[in-house]
Amino acid sequence: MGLQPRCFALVPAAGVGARSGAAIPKQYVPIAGRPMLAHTLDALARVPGLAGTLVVISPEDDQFEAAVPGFDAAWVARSGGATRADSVAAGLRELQARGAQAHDWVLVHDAARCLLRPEWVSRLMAACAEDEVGGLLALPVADTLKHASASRVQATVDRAGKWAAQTPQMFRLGLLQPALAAGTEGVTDEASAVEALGHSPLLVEAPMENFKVTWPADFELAERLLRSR
Ligand SMILES: Nc1ccn([C@@H]2O[C@H](COP(=O)(O)OP(=O)(O)OP(=O)(O)O)[C@@H](O)[C@H]2O)c(=O)n1
Ligand SMILES: C[C@](O)(CO)[C@H](O)COP(=O)(O)O
Repeated sequence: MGLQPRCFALVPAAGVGARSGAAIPKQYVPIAGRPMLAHTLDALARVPGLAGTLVVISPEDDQFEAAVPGFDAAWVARSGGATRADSVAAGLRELQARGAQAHDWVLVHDAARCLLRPEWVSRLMAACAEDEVGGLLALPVADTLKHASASRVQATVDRAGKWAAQTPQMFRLGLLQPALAAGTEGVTDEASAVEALGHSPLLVEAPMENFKVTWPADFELAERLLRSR
């Protein structure tokens, strides 16, 4: 076992993209001439210091090879689960089977955040390298927040101290694996699983541009931004 921790990226890409309104899983929808997932993996490939990037896809996926031709098949796991947390947990098991150690870092990054820039990832890696817990990219909330029911405001929520979580989220394998094993009910990101164990992940500010393509209109915005680069 090497003493120097390595850093692996893990990309959950086993979702169906129900909210996107697309006819195919959103990670394969072409944006600026290439499937969304290809942009995401390109950005990660340009991050200095990553030991490898594992993509977790659905066992039924028949589009990955055509979407990302030439991607090393050794780094593809066909073990995606019913929820994002299940897919991430499956990816962690695959990384472990490929030799990742408890002290190694894992950066989990949504396939759907295809606007990622390598320098944001490097900033997160530098900020977390000596941290006891790990952390995530996030953006302080700028808007006034409303709690609603049936499209009518029930209350205005104090936005002070509130951040919108993004990815990558970076934790050691030896912390993230037991955190997810403790239960994935209601766990929508890695940080919340780690928080449930009593830890306080580090927030590293990132731009709004690192948004998650979720709704139909997001594709056009992502296309404009990618073409403007
Ligand atoms: N069972 C799942 C669900 C989601 N994801 C991945 O987790 C990331 C963030 O999830 P989200 O944006 O919610 O994607 P979907 O679940 O596909 O979208 P929706 O909730 O609209 O169906 C995506 O890259 C998605 O492919 C996954 O690997 N396995
Ligand atoms: C991980 C995440 O992108 C942080 O904002 C988000 O929680 C994923 O949520 P989703 O419901 O799977 O889109």
